[in-house]
Amino acid sequence: IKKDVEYGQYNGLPRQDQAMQKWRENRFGQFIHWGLYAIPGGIWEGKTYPYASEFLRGSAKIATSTWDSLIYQFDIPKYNPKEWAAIAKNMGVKYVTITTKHHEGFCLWPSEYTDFDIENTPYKKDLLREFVDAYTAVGIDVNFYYSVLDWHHPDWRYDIKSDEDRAAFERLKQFTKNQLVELVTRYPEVKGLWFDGTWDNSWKKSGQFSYELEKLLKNKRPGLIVNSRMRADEHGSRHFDSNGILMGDYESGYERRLPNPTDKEVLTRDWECCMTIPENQWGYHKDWSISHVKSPLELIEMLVQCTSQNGNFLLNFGPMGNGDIRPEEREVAKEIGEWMKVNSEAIYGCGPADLEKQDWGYYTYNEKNGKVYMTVFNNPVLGKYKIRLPKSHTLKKASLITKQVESLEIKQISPTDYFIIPDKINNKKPFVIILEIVDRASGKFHQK
Ligand SMILES: C[C@@H]1N[C@@H](c2cn(-c3ccccc3)nn2)[C@H](O)[C@@H]1O
Repeated sequence: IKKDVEYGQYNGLPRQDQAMQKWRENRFGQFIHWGLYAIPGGIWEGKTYPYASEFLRGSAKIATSTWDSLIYQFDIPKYNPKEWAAIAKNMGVKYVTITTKHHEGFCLWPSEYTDFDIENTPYKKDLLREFVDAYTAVGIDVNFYYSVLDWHHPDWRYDIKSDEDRAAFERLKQFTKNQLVELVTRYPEVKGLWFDGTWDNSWKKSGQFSYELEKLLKNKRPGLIVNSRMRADEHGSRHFDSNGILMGDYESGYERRLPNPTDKEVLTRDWECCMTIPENQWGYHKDWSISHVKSPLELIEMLVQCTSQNGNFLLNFGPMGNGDIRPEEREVAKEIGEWMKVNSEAIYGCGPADLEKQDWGYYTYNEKNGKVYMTVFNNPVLGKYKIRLPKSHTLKKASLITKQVESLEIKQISPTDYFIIPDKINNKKPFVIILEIVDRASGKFHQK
């Protein structure tokens, strides 16, 4: 039965406007976590803390005043947003999401509403403006991450248990609204807002406020895209309202995890997975030896899986306290970029193919050209790749994305099953085969 929800979802999803289509076609984005936490980089008074570096303040039980004085060390001599943008461009990302303010409350832009911002660092300049200009110049869409949770702000409350709490949190909400209006006004290039730090009861009790804030921001910036994590409805239900309808414009619950590769439920909506290269470090951590560090191949497989299930993949980078990009991240960007140079046709503008998943890898599909892409991660011992189609479909052609003029050998082995028999299998890297599948009933290419 439908519950009475006044402050739940109000956009018709999935959005099909130009801005959202571009967001969807982008598929691959770069996340950037940069703030004061990048200065200590997970190490405090000579002790390495293995937890996420952006939580060092709590992990090392550092007094807020001590932590906040890191602002005087934020001189970022190596900050070079043009180089950052070039690295991102070469990696093959189409969008970027940067932390304008993380839980620590430090703002990368000169905010009218706080002194705890870039203006009061030795750097002084509007770092965010330089960043937006550099990424926009190379054609990468810019989105802003914003943490509602703000450890620095005196009016932050985890819950509302008294009139004093209520009065303080009202001030915090006004501050939040002011900062967000400031961000979408000062930087009109911004395409989307990525809200975080919205799990506490205080915010879960602010459903009407977050509903009206989403409407206000979308009025100020037509086409603006917000993640589901922004909202709670008036019953405290987050991401999905109390009637189970997704809030915001895409689902953003996949943090450091992906759906099951055969999960069909996620195909019904837009969603994004955000992912760290180490096991769990968003901000810069000096010592990456303390956990598993994902290889470019692991990360490419995640990108392809997300695309195959109608999701975007947002890969995180944590710039160093001095503004440089660490060598390990440069290497990851380079190797992913080399793969994307050859195979990005299977990613950009692609989505699910609605074909039965096989062990060799993932299908993606581009409805504009009707092509189905198979990205192979697992070479079968059989030496042949199995394809299963609906009875009314025929596999007309298979060719390597790198040699589209040559057809690979196809053998139909049943009304629905085919083998693709490559002349040799010695691939050390994931590779893409393009399929041309005709639906005999319509005579057209396979339609999803
Ligand atoms: C996108 C990611 N979300 C932030 C985060 C994660 N968490 C968290 C806190 C407790 C348990 C699990 C996750 N709190 N904040 C991380 O710091 C990063 O910004």
